[in-house]
Amino acid sequence: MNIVIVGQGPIGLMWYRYLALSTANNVKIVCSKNVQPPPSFFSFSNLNANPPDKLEQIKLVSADDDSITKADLIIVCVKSFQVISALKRLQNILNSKTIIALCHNGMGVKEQLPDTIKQAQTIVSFLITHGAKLNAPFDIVHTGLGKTDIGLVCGSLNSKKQAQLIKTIDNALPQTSWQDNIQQKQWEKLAINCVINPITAIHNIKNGDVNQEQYDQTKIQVLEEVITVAKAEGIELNHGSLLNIVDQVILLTAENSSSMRSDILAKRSTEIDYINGYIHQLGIKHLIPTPQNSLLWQQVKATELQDKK
Ligand SMILES: NC(=O)C1=CN([C@@H]2O[C@H](COP(=O)(O)OP(=O)(O)OC[C@H]3O[C@@H](n4cnc5c(N)ncnc54)[C@H](OP(=O)(O)O)[C@@H]3O)[C@@H](O)[C@H]2O)C=CC1
Ligand SMILES: CC(C)(CO)C(=O)C(=O)O
Repeated sequence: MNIVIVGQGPIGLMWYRYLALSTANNVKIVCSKNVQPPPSFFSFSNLNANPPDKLEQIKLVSADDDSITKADLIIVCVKSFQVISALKRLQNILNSKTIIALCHNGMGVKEQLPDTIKQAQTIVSFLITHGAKLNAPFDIVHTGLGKTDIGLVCGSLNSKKQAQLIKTIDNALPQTSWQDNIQQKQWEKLAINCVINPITAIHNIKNGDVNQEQYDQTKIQVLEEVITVAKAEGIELNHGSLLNIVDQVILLTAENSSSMRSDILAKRSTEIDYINGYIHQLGIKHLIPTPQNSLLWQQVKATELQDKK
C-alpha cells in the first residue's frame, strides 16, 4: 500500500515505523511546517518487547505532492484541534480514491469537516489504545501495546478495500479490528477521556490517582452527563459498564501521565474542547445541563490561559 502519515508526533512516527517494516508498504511522511526540512532518520524503541528492543534508526522519507495524490491511505496523526487545518493543507492534491484515517482523541472533528472533503473522500477513524511518547523530537518510544479499532466515519468502503485495510494495519500492529459501530467505541473512549484527562491535568496527578475517593463524585457525575448527552445523540451507554471501563483504564494506566496533564505541564494547548468541551457544546444543543463537564472544561481552559501568560 502507498501510505502517507501526517504528523511527526509519537503516534505518527509509531505508525510509520510499524507500517514501513513491511516491503508491501511504501510509507512517507508529511511533517508540520515547524520542521522543514525534516531529518532523514528518527529513533525508535519499543518498551513492550522482552527484553526491550534496541534503539533503532529508521529512515524517514518525506511525501511530495505526487505521493500524496497517489496514496492509498493517509493516516492523520495530529491533535484534534489540528486535524481540519492538516486536511485543508492537503485538500487540493487529494485523490478521491484515497482512504483518510483520522487517529486522534476526542470527538467533534467530524462535524467540522468541510463538505468538500466529506463529499469527496472516504474517511475512517483509527481508535487506538497504544501509548507512545517523545524523548525528544524524532526520538520516540512505544510505551504501551494496545489495540486499534477502525470504522467508517463518512463515504463508503467496499468489503475488498476494508479487508485490505484491516490486513495492512493488523500486520503492522496486531489486534486491529473493524467496527461496524465505531461511534459507540468513540463515545466509550470519550467517556474515559472526560473523566481521566481533566482530573489529572487540573490536580497534576497520575492516572492511577483518579481512583482516590475525593474524585468519586466528579467521576460519577461526568459519566451521568456523558450518558444523557449521548442518548440525545442516539447512543446508548450503560452507567455500570462505563464505570467499569473507566476504572479498568485507570488501573491499567495507573503509572501514566495523561496526554492532557502532559500538555499542561509542557505549556501546550490541550484537546479539552474536543473532550469535556464537546459534551458542554452538545448539552447546549440539546438543552441538557452538563455542569460537571462544563466546569472541568472551564478549569482546564483557565489553566491553559494562565500557563500562556
Ligand atoms: N501519544 C499517545 O500515547 C496517544 C495519543 N493519542 C492521540 O493521538 C493524536 C496524536 O497524538 P500525538 O502523536 O501524541 O500528538 P502530538 O501533538 O505529540 O503530535 C502531533 C504532531 O503533528 C504535527 N502536526 C500538526 N499539524 C500538522 C500538519 N498540518 N501537518 C503535519 N504535521 C502536523 C505536530 O507538529 P507541531 O508540534 O510542529 O505542531 C506534532 O508533531 C492526539 O489526538 C492524541 O490525543 C491517542 C492515544 C495515545
Ligand atoms: C486513556 C488515556 C487517559 C491514557 O492516558 C488517554 O487517552 C490520554 O492520556 O489521553
